[in-house]
Amino acid sequence: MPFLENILAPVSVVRLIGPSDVAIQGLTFDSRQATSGKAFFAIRGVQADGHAFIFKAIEAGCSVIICEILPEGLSSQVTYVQVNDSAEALALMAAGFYDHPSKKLKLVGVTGTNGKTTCVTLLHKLFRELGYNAGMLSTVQNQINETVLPASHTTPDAITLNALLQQMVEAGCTHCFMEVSSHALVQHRVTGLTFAGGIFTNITHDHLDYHKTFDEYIRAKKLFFDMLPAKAFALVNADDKRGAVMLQNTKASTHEYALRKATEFKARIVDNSIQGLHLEIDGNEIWFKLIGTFNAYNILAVYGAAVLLGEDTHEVLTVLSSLTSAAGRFDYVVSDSNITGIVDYAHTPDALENVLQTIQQIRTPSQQIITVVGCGGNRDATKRPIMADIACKLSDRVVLTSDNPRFEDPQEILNQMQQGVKPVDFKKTLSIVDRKEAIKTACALAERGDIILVAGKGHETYQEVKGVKYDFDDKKIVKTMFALMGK
Ligand SMILES: CC(=O)N[C@H]1[C@@H](OP(=O)(O)OP(=O)(O)OC[C@H]2O[C@@H](n3ccc(=O)[nH]c3=O)[C@H](O)[C@@H]2O)O[C@H](CO)[C@@H](O)[C@@H]1O[C@H](C)C(=O)N[C@@H](C)C(=O)N[C@H](CCC(=O)O)C(=O)O
Ligand SMILES: Nc1ncnc2c1ncn2[C@@H]1O[C@H](COP(=O)(O)OP(=O)(O)OP(=O)(O)O)[C@@H](O)[C@H]1O
Ligand SMILES: N[C@H](CCC[C@H](N)C(=O)O)C(=O)O
Ligand SMILES: [Mg+2]
Repeated sequence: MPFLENILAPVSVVRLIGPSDVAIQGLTFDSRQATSGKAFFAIRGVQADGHAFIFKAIEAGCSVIICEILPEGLSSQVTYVQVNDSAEALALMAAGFYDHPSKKLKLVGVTGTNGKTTCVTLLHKLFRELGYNAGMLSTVQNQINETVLPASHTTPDAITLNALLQQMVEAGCTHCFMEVSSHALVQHRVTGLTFAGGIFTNITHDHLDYHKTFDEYIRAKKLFFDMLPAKAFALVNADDKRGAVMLQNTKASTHEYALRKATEFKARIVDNSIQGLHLEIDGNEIWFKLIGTFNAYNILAVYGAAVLLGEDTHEVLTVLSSLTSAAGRFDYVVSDSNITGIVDYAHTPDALENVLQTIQQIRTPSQQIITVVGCGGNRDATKRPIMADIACKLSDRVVLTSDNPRFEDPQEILNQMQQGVKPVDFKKTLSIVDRKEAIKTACALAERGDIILVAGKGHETYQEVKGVKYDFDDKKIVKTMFALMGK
């Protein structure tokens, strides 16, 4: 059990009141989790200010308080550490508390608007196949070798994160592949970690509810490359115009991948069909099971990272060619009457456009595309009309519906989506609030050979309404509807 003075060193302390040789039994930033002997971090959040809960934390037995503003009426039983940024202090001290597990692994982070889960899942599967013990932290799930642990965030909070990395070290893992979200970067969830490499996939419209402007969103992503150490690699998509921006101030060695530009890691698409991708990489022609141009980028990112981690190019390509994508990413079923139902986690304008363009490329002229799509509540509202417009532009029929309404009125979200539907597309568009009914309608509309895309929820097995998660699984519903309708 570490003492406060052992883990305080990297933190710039404004004022220390009380002894520093106190044993710390645990860390928490939530007074509801506070117990005897823990250190409580008062963090200013979006909904609340943790400083309001300092007294509750002390009542629950916390003996150390880390805060930005000292409370009135200090207790002589407690050590107070005043800092400039409690979230930063939390991350630095969490790394120390768990004895710096990120230094004992090759930790690779992936950031970008789309493709993070796909890349970390492929990297994890690849390194497992190559014989390594490896961990993964992703939106879908966390993994220590083959042991699956549930994930509540794309990037966990600094305490959970360091605890998971420590468990990976104890399980003998040599590598960990993790998603680094823009929220995590701004909130210091990954501060104090030692990365062996960082990957940038792309940056397009999302999360403007949180970051306010696109420039702020870019700045958040760039924080990741600015924090990489000199020994690490920074690998970016050079076809994205922000790829170069990410590399501007990094100390890490810089590397690029691309389909269009001439770069260190480069591929050419020979063929792109529902069977997969046929790529030429470094003079090798290879078939991959993954579908769509966007996955050619993901394959290149994973290939580049594996090579930069010292793996053999041929071995990497051989294993990669056998891998399938993460759950809920271009996940499809084909009915008895040859209707294809695709479930995909496209929940941003760019992802939706990419997945629909891929479907356009692989369909024959007689196959209709029927898209079912909604947008999440209490998240970026500006993407709603844009996503509806993209769905209409690239589909023959569209059923607008709900995603996770959370605490918003689902009809209001639908109204906002409808604002993006152009008059010319009114005839092809339906709006059905109930997602199950919407999927049922799409299945009823589908004729032999047609393609249904159910976008936005991918792997999710629930629908979140007013704080309650109800069972809901797009893929299961599509299958059930095909069976019920005898399609
Ligand atoms: C907007 C956002 O990111 N919020 C995250 C943030 O919470 P917050 O700042 O809103 O917390 P708050 O409710 O204002 O409370 C402030 C402080 O008071 C404390 N508190 C509060 C109440 C109380 O009784 N006692 C108490 O001590 C809280 O523990 C907190 O420390 O910090 C929390 C702890 O790390 C996160 O759980 C929480 O994620 C919320 C649930 C969330 O939905 N986040 C999403 C948007 C998110 O992070 N998404 C990204 C993925 C994005 C992508 O797709 O790229 C992710 O990495 O998952
Ligand atoms: N490289 C890519 N470029 C653009 N779109 C992509 C790319 N990879 C995947 N997509 C699309 O984005 C969707 C989400 O992919 P993925 O889950 O890998 O992204 P993510 O970055 O992890 O998303 P999140 O921010 O929700 O964690 C996929 O279902 C697909 O439609
Ligand atoms: N990681 C994404 C998840 C979006 C998934 C979508 N189904 C929704 O609920 O909006 C986010 O936090 O924006
Ligand atoms: Mg993800």
